[in-house]
Amino acid sequence: MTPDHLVALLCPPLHNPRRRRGGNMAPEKSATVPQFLRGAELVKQGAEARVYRTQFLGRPTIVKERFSKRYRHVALDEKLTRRRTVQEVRSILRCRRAGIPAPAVYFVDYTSHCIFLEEILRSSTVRDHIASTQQSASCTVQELDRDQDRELVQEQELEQLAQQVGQILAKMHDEDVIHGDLTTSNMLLRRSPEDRGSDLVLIDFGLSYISALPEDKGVDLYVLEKAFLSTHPHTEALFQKLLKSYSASSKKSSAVLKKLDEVRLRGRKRSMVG
Ligand SMILES: Nc1ncnc2c1ncn2[C@@H]1O[C@H](COP(=O)(O)OP(=O)(O)OP(=O)(O)O)[C@@H](O)[C@H]1O
Repeated sequence: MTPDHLVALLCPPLHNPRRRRGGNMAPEKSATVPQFLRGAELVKQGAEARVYRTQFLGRPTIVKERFSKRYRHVALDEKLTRRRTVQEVRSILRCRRAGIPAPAVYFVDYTSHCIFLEEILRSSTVRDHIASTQQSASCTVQELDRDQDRELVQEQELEQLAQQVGQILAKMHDEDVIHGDLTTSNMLLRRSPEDRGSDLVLIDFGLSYISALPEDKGVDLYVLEKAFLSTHPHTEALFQKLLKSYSASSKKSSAVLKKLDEVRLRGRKRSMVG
């Protein structure tokens, strides 16, 4: 990001060019790309947001830009987009205050709905990590005894990871933060600089909110369970390890796990009825 980009960001024009005079539909997606993001590397184009990699005040930065939806009324769109941005920032800050690993928030621009986040370097998603571990384990299944040892080590590593996830989610729920979109893609595994270990960082709090209700926490875990088991086949035992660790780490786990059982039952009934 150049100084010109920073000026454009910090001193946006008084007239908001994103709003069409007289019209109430939001403008085209392409018209909304803020000037300061031109030249930034597009990491991901999602349905709700674009994620860019750039530099901000000399630091490696991820910018999450929530764009307008053309089909929504402009005022409603503005309100919803702003609310999601506020929620995401609020939950990240709440997590970080409680020592739950989430990227630092460097800057928020509510005009363009951009959140500037610390880029988690040397990281990969938990999804990719589990998938590659499972793949390498299955490749070696017909090989020698030493490969069986390796497989055991990999299994233990995955169990440790599941325990780590359980602990972090317990801590997050004890802070009454509901993530709203728990998947293994929304957890990053950051390797230490000397490659001596790794720690977990939670990302993508766009659907998060604050709630003390065991029901909301149970649903949060249910969303993760569904995503986990469908993304990573044959991991039922691993997911149980995650829940066990959640249960051991959270002060309020019994009510939450009871709700999780109820939500599962409701889910099963719904799929039986069709
Ligand atoms: N702080 C970060 N540091 C490093 N990479 C990040 C960071 N935030 C996001 N990413 C990368 O960008 C991808 C998309 O980010 P994120 O999940 O926040 O966006 P999204 O559009 O809301 O995604 P989804 O549509 O899956 O909900 C992540 O999977 C990750 O690879």
